[in-house]
Amino acid sequence: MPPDALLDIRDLRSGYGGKPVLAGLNIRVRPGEIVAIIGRNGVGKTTLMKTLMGLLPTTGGEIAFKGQSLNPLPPHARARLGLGYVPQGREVFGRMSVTENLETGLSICGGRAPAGRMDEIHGYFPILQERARQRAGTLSGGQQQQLAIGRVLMGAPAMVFLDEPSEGIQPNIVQDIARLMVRLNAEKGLSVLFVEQNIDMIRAMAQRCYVMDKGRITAELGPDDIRDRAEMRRHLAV
Ligand SMILES: Nc1ncnc2c1ncn2[C@@H]1O[C@H](COP(=O)(O)OP(=O)(O)OP(=O)(O)O)[C@@H](O)[C@H]1O
Repeated sequence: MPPDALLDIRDLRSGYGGKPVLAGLNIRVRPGEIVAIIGRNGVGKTTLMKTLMGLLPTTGGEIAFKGQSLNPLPPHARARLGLGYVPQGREVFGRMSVTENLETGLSICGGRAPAGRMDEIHGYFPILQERARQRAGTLSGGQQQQLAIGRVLMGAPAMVFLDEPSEGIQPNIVQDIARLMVRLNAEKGLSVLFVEQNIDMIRAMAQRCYVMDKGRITAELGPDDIRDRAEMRRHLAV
């Protein structure tokens, strides 16, 4: 692995049963980077996230994180190494309170947060303190997304994977969440790999982008490309 890579994905393959989806994919994320994966529906973006977390088996290639191979590790061991995952649709526990949801994020540090962790999360997401006792299922989509992100941050990950964080969220809240991720990146050095189709969220968050098609990376975009709306639209409609 090159010395500057936090996450190094080489020739990654996976799929469902006998059906291949990821067809030899290469991605590299450096420490402190925010990188987007873009591409139209069905190209395998969610499959990539699940494979990175160990929720789907790898059928070929290598995933290395902090210089260590993740391939043999189950999901909880990957989380313990410092990976957080916010799935598409957020998957908060609807009948549990906001605080109880946050506490479930502690399981990777033995169920007990270092002093001040909850306060820190509340500092980034004041709504989670205001709604502490409310059932998570009654929150708006944007609030649930903040809760899902807050929950993974309880485990103090070095890197988070976000699967379509803008989905079903109104535009002003999308911008708030993007700004928060940029702040977490700047203040805590949090690295982020996120799947997204919302051009405004990509532009507000991503330092680099990979374009995905049919289970492969077909292009890599830098800051100038990301600022170019027409260029981004072209890639999002691949
Ligand atoms: N559980 C599953 N079993 C079998 N095939 C699946 C399963 N989940 C997804 N697929 C298939 O794998 C391919 C990639 O799906 P995936 O959800 O990874 O794409 P995506 O790029 O995330 O799309 P979207 O933007 O719609 O979420 C699709 O052809 C999809 O039908």
